[in-house]
Amino acid sequence: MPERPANPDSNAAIVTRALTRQFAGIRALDRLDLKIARGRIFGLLGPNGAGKTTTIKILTTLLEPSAGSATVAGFDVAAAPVEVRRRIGYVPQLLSADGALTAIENLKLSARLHGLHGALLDARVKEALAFANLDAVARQLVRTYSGGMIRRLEIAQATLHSPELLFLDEPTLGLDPVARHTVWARLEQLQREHGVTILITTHDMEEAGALCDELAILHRGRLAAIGAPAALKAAAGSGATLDDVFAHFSGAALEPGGRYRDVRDSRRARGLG
Ligand SMILES: Nc1ncnc2c1ncn2[C@@H]1O[C@H](COP(=O)(O)OP(=O)(O)OP(=O)(O)O)[C@@H](O)[C@H]1O
Repeated sequence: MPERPANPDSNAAIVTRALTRQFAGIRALDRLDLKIARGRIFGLLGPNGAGKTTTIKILTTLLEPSAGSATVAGFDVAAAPVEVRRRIGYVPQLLSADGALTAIENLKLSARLHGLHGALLDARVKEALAFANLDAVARQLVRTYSGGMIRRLEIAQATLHSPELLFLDEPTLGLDPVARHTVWARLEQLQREHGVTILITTHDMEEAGALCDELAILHRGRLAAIGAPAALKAAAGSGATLDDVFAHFSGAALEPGGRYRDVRDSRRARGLG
């Protein structure tokens, strides 16, 4: 196992320095500086197009930065992507579980992709089913599951290899309130019992306030604000809500319209939403 490079930010799970991503004609991320302490649940907020998914894609090594740098679990995402990948789990915005397989089959597939095999694989899959509270339906096809059950399965799939960090892009999009709370409970359990650092993106201010220890608001690829939910609200003035904070720093009201529907439709289009 390679040594973690000596790092003045060794208590940080994620550090970005002037992180920048340029697409043709669009600067999706513009000199982002972030430091996220280990063991936190961190929320990345911002209006559509602010750069949240781009940030997650760079931190999970799916996309290269155009300039600047980022370390995850002490490893540089550009110089040591394999070391980063070993230490992270990722639950993307679109469905990652296969509806034509059972929960056990999905979990075994993910476990093999993470390099697990034999007795350890069987033990981890068993633990994962219990963690996701899916024991009773483990042999049913995932396409028969509710959205909340699928999300819990996807989180279990992404944590089979005991990652230090877990990234989730809009983990509760389209879920009903009960399902949302069960997903939050699973994430809090990972933080509490396993010390996992969790980074989520969300448009849901209730989720941001209830689940996250710290929040960053992005606006046009730049960091507009960062802090604990209570501190951000206090700085915005007495009686301010996170919606007020969001509207102030993102320069726009929440956009609960088309984009939510687009994503929900695209989840359904793949047969599982
Ligand atoms: N592959 C790509 N090619 C060109 N432009 C892109 C690409 N990916 C993202 N962008 C652009 O970069 C900007 C940031 O996109 P990103 O998906 O990171 O935003 P976001 O904050 O995640 O938005 P949303 O809340 O809608 O998911 C947007 O203007 C987007 O159109």
